[in-house]
Amino acid sequence: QSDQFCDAGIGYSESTCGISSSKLLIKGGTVVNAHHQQIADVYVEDGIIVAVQPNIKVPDDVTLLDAAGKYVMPGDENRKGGIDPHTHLAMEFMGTETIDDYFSGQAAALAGGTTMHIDFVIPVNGSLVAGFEAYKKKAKKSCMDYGFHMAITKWDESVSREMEIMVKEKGINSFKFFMAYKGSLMINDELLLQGFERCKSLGALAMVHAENGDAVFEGQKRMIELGITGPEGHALSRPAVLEGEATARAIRLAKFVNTPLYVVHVMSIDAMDEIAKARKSDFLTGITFFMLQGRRYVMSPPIREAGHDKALQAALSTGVLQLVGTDHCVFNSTQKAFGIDDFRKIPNGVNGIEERMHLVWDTMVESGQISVSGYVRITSTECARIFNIYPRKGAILAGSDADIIIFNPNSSFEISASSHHSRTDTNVYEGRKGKGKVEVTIVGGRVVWKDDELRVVPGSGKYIDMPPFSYLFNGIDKADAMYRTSLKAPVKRFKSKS
Ligand SMILES: NC(=O)NCCC(=O)O
Ligand SMILES: [Zn+2]
Ligand SMILES: [Zn+2]
Repeated sequence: QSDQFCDAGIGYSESTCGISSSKLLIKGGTVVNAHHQQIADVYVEDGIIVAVQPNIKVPDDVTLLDAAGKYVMPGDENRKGGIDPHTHLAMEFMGTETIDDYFSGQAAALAGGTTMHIDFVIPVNGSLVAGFEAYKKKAKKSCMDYGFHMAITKWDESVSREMEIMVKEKGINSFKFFMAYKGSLMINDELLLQGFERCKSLGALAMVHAENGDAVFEGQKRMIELGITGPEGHALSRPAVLEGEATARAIRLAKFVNTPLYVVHVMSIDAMDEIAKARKSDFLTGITFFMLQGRRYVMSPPIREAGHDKALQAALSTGVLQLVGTDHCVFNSTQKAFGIDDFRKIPNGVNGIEERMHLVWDTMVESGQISVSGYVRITSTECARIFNIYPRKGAILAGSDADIIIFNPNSSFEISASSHHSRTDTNVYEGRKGKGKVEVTIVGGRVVWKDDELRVVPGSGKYIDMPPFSYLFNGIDKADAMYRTSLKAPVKRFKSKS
């Protein structure tokens, strides 16, 4: 491994770089998977978990990590650690570019116990292939594994063809459709339908940013006419009802096509209620949750008033919502100030990649809303299953990649821009304290976070291919066949009578 490439440029000194051992024994921790937990040792060789069992005997040259009294959990969805299914690193958006790139954003992730993320590729000049190549280039400095979703921002024959290339040749199995951001990323219902059909035929998951973009545009005009130009205009211009409307519409269109749907960043009771209704008859969703006001907090859909947060947490604990992503999409105060006189120009997005594992623990596990196994499920395993990389990732099992965190439930965390690892100069969770702490992060068998020190190596992260036709597609063929039969049945009866 190329430890000498450790990037001193963003505050990680050469001296902290890459102490790697090819053999590791994590001793005596409680090993947690989504459906099972046991006190056991975890033995790692050359980046792979070799054994998970009590009292493993190893030779002297093995590095020991004591995990007694602590949890040993998957780091990412595919491997073993947290997986963040929703990030935007080095993304050009709203006239600027997110301040965290594939190195700083991933370094922050590792310090917070996330060991894999899935980022959104934005097409270049309408080309998916060009977008993919551009993002592969950006990701060359990766220090942890990553995958891609692809955004679909227009529709024609070449987009349809390129979707196939993405799925069959480039390891992408999900496409995001923006129902908001009128005039830039937004698409209409016709495109949404065509896109859903194409996703279905390719076995790829359709994802939606669900807000009614036309109505948001009107809402923004309304605010400006009323003289409301400050950041409070952002949430006021795009109320929860517009999120509910678009969520309901996307769900119904996906149902019409009979293809699975993933609703990203669910921010309101309105959207969650639609999902809950739909899930009674099947389908799935994703979630990102946050709260608060002010320029730094501007994201879309907006952070809602009190009440939505608790309802979303309850939905997460009962399985209505299935996983937690961050939508990490950060801009510094100078970039946020582009909208100082007009909230419509504030680049949309907030941080979360480093904070997710701690916040979800404190909010969901410490409060008793979810079990420790449930925590692994919503931060790791469910993501691996949905994006079809389980059990290669998302569980601590012999044969899996060694992406592991050691989590101390008796320690504590405090969030501050002065100590976080993102390049942004503010943190939407500033001052937030809670119980639990990611003490060690291991990625590919390397200890990259320990004693509050990062030892990250640019270029060590790998692109993870995600194959199509995840479990979500099971039974779709049968349902389609039954539907066709049901359509033909009355015709036959009619013919036999005549
Ligand atoms: N969410 C947000 O405000 N920014 C990132 C782009 C998106 O996911 O819509
Ligand atoms: Zn979005
Ligand atoms: Zn996003």
